[in-house]
Amino acid sequence: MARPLIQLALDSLDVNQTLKLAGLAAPYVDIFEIGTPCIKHNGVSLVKELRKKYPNKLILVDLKTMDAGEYEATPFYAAGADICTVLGVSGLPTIAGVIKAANAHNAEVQVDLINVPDKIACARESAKLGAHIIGVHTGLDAQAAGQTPFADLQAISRLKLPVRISVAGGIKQSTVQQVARAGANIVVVGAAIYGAASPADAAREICELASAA
Ligand SMILES: O=C([C@H](O)CO)[C@H](O)[C@H](O)COP(=O)(O)O
Repeated sequence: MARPLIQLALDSLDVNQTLKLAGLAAPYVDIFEIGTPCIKHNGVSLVKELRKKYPNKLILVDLKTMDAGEYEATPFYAAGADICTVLGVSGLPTIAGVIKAANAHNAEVQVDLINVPDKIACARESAKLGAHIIGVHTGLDAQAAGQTPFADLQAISRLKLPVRISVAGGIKQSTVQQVARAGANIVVVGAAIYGAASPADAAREICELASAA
């Protein structure tokens, strides 16, 4: 089994810190995620900057789009995003709009199941629409309230949909192998890398653990 891709969540608002962290972790991660707070603060110019600096990395822009799917996502794909996210709770017309924008740019869409009441139905419908990735996600606030993504990951993985599965929500060294074995194709890591004393060492450890899962 191929190791899951490692996605680094760049969640700082500060561009210099973001670029510094990206540089430190670059040898060990496959996808740079421009996190939602970061993209709201810095906008499309940061996508262009990262694209120029890292032509061979995948870039995910965590738009968490809620409405106007095609209109909102189009400039981010045009700027070089490989993947944009849309919220599952936005509804099928919005998801379809982002898929249309992605297809026009030969790129991909991730549907984020954060706070979706019926995650199974949403994942099935999104896959039917042509979404490429389903994101099982326990957000930062839900994590603070003690929630984890593990049970949802197992439930979505069991569906065997023709999509890749991404998992996010406090993943760290001690849980990366668990989520890889549970069927995650993409493992998102934020705080466990950017909050570490050595982000480069933490990214390397996570990459090595994922490879050995
Ligand atoms: O998507 C995220 C969150 O909603 C803020 O935008 C995080 O980037 C994601 O949860 C990964 O970060 P960690 O949970 O700290 O690993």
